[in-house]
Amino acid sequence: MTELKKVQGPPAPARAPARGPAPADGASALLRLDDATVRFGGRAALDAVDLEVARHEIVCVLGPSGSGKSTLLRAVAGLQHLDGGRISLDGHDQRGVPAHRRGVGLMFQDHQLFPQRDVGGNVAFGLRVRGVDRREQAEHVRELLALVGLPGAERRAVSALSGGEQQRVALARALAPRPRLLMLDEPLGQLDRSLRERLVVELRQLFGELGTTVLAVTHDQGEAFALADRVVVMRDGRIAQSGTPLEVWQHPADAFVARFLGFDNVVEAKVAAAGDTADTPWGRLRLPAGPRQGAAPAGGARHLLVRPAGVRLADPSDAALTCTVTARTFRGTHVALHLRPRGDSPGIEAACALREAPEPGAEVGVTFDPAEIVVLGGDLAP
Ligand SMILES: Nc1ncnc2c1ncn2[C@@H]1O[C@H](COP(=O)(O)OP(=O)(O)OP(=O)(O)O)[C@@H](O)[C@H]1O
Repeated sequence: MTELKKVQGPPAPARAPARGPAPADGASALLRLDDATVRFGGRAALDAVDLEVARHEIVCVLGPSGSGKSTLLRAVAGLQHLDGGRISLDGHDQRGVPAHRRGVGLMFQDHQLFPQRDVGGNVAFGLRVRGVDRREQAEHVRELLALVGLPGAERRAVSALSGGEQQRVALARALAPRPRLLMLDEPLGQLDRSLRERLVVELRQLFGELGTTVLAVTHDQGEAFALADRVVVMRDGRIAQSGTPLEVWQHPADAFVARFLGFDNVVEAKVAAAGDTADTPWGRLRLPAGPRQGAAPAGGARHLLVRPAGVRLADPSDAALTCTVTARTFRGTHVALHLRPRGDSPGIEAACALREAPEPGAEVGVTFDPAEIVVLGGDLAP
């Protein structure tokens, strides 16, 4: 999947959303968390979280280490007791329902395949536990292995499989009991990048075909944006933002989310009462007409995000701001330029076409494209 950190635009979805983002509503929500709270010691790992996942929706939970992603999954799976609030599946409160009765499938990052069983034995595990008869088991395993791209692999030893193949077996095993909700914890975490990029596309297609409802946790933005109908960004046990990948990418809720997505050009600014300009450490910038201002008032102290693609290079004599190029980083489709303004204002990242990228040490003028500026919500102390 695309390396999202410091790229210019939103990543293309793995395929056009077949089912649409389907924002959850009470009626169609398969999973619903109300005020869900988990505390360890005095600290809330899950802090009054409200979340809905609609039937057939793929929701990816993103967030830095320790933000509560795994705790959220474990609580839904019934592996973690709630200290407050409620989790409902299909409208039924899950309080007191043990993990194996919740009808959810779990797939962890390290696969946890049974090394002593062959591929077929691993995939059939959940069916055997449920007492499905042998012929039906074999038929179902055959179908699932074909589905995950490993037709005829029943008798292979799991130890002889590559990481990507083991991943597919783990997926087939999680899908076998036809869980109403499939939960993935860092599903592709240990695989190398090119394999992850391929698998994430396949996963999305597969879930689309099966109509699987998915709640996945990852710390990899690229994975989440490529897989999800909806992305949920967590911070300190709370939901910082929830939206389609495009919404979150285009309008990060606040400075925390913007920085988490890899945007470096986030500065404090004073937005004019008219909302048309903002005073920043880089000078007065024009704002886009009718910017999305979130819930906060248009004017006043705010954070601004300037996308690297909106930082334009100019002749130093034609621009109010002059910078020195301190570094160039090749990003495949473009070059990320690191610019140091004169004085002590913060550095700026610019995205520049490969052929036009000036050398480190060059002096350049800088202007800003209002269309690439976002006035962020949230307070000024992220
Ligand atoms: N069993 C536990 N006992 C005590 N504290 C815990 C326990 N499990 C999690 N925590 C704490 O709860 C917070 C959230 O942890 P959690 O594992 O849910 O985060 P995460 O977002 O999944 O992190 P990572 O990306 O590193 O897996 C962390 O501060 C963690 O230290």
